[in-house]
Amino acid sequence: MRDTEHVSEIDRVLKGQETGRDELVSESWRRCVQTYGMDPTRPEPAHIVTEQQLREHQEQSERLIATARSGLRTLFKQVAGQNYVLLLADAKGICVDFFGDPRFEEDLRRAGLYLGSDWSEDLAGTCGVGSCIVTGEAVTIHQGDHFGLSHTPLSCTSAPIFDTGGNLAAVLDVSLLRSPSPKSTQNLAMNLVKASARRVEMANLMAMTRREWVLRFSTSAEFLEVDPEAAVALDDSGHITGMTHGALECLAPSGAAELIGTRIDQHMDLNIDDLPDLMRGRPPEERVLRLRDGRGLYGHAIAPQSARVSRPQAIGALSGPLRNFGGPDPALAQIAAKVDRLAPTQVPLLLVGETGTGKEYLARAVHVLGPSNRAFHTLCCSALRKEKVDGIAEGGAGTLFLRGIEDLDDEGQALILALLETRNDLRIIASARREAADSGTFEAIRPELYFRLAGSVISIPPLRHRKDFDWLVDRLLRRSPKDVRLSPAARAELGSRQWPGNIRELATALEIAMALVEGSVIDLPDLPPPSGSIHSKTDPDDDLEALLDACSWNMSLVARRLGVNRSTILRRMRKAGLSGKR
Ligand SMILES: Nc1ncnc2c1ncn2[C@@H]1O[C@H](COP(=O)(O)OP(=O)(O)OP(=O)(O)O)[C@@H](O)[C@H]1O
Repeated sequence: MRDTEHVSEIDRVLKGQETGRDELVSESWRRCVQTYGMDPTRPEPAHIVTEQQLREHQEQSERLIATARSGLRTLFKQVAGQNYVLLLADAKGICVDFFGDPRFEEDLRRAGLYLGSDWSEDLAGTCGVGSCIVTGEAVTIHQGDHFGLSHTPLSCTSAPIFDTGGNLAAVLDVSLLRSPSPKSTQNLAMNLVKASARRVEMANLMAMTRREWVLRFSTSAEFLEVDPEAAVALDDSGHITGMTHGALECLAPSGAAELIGTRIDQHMDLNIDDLPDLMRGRPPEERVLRLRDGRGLYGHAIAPQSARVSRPQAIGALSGPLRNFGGPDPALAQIAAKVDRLAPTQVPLLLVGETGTGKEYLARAVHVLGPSNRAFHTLCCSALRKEKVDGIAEGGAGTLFLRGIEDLDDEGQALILALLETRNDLRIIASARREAADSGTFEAIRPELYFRLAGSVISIPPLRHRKDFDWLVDRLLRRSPKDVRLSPAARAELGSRQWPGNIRELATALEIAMALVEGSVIDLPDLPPPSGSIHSKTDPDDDLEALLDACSWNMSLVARRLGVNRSTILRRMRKAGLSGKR
């Protein structure tokens, strides 16, 4: 474009005529003339601040520059060989870090693509960094989009970097001294620079909020852990204390601008106690977040780092994935505290409990508490295949979960022993069903294997013995996108059932009820019928004391749970030498 054409186009834009320029550019031109008093015909040399001023700007942005540097280096590699120059400017537009080809140093310096150059719009006119700062948006200012004639050969693509409070902190820019004519040639540069800015914000948020929960989001399960779109930091009460800029788009796309200080449950069906469920222990596709406007996102929670080393006793005070292992029940709290202490060790754990009591859930929690980025391998002992064991033998270090060791036959035992001989970098967690442990099935397991699996044996109580039944019900109800409650009658009915399938059966029953309920209150007709007992125990008195304990020695409740009448309970109590209320 010739200089006279450029100046006359600016003139026409100022007179309100349509010239085909992007509106963002036309607006910036108007600001340059009407607000900053600039003249496009007057050549503006590059503005470079003094060394002392540059040092001051660098110090102010030190932390962010340190975080952004590795992102900048990666981006530079991505555009290597294409003559791009990379700039990091602070919020005032001063270039505080720079990557460029040293062969073109003199040209770059003359063009202002250099450390210390000032690209604020009121000084440099319409330009990538300056317009990005004014609009807060990613922009490409391509050739004749620039206001000043000295800049019109350049093509600059810039994206804003926001700090954790949502304030513009810096601008990442890729520029070319010479570029092809169509602006669309810079679309790829735009995508790269936006993605880099997003990653710098993410790294900055992680570095600044180590003592808080961080919840990351993605619209795709595959990218959730490797390249999430946005994140927020949350304090103990679930208030948002920090964010990446993308969180606004994810949580408030219609422009309800303020996220900081709001509670996460205002935006989605989630509260702080649910975060441990969104940690790495569960597959990403199961970690769905329901937003208040009905949209779904995948979520990945990262526990506060300092809290992991503390050893609190009360279950509610435990951090990370164990926090939701149980509610108000001293027996569960004791288990969680023990597991919390054993988690950082290599002691093999044997989790014993009836089906559906949460053995695998607990194993995954232990895995998440261990070193990050490790595999969770599962071997189902009842259908053990050599190829599967071989796959694990060749796989990465991590946790090996052996489900149902009572089902191991001789061949399976030999395979596992051989695996354990060759791999000492696997944390072993095994599970066994309660009935198997009681009936002495373990005796069929060779001692040299049994003692390698049963370092610490942890017994998980069946649901009917748990005192936190209501807590668990509420927790499972919260998994639904619907806002539903239980009527008192439905809650009492569920509380009186025996639940041979334990938490798994309860979760399914609630899922059915949530699907069937028409309004927001689940009542008796919405509940599926009880499944009946699948283990007819040979001696029901075995469990009686624990069951009485769980029901606060209310004999009618115990009778309902066992499906017998109250006099049967009294008779059994006498037989077992149990009497009166404790
Ligand atoms: N504390 C909990 N909070 C919410 N859901 C839970 C909890 N514990 C277990 N569950 C859910 O209950 C179901 C059964 O849990 P899990 O698979 O861990 O049981 P299990 O004891 O390993 O069963 P099995 O012996 O039959 O393999 C799962 O859907 C799990 O997500």
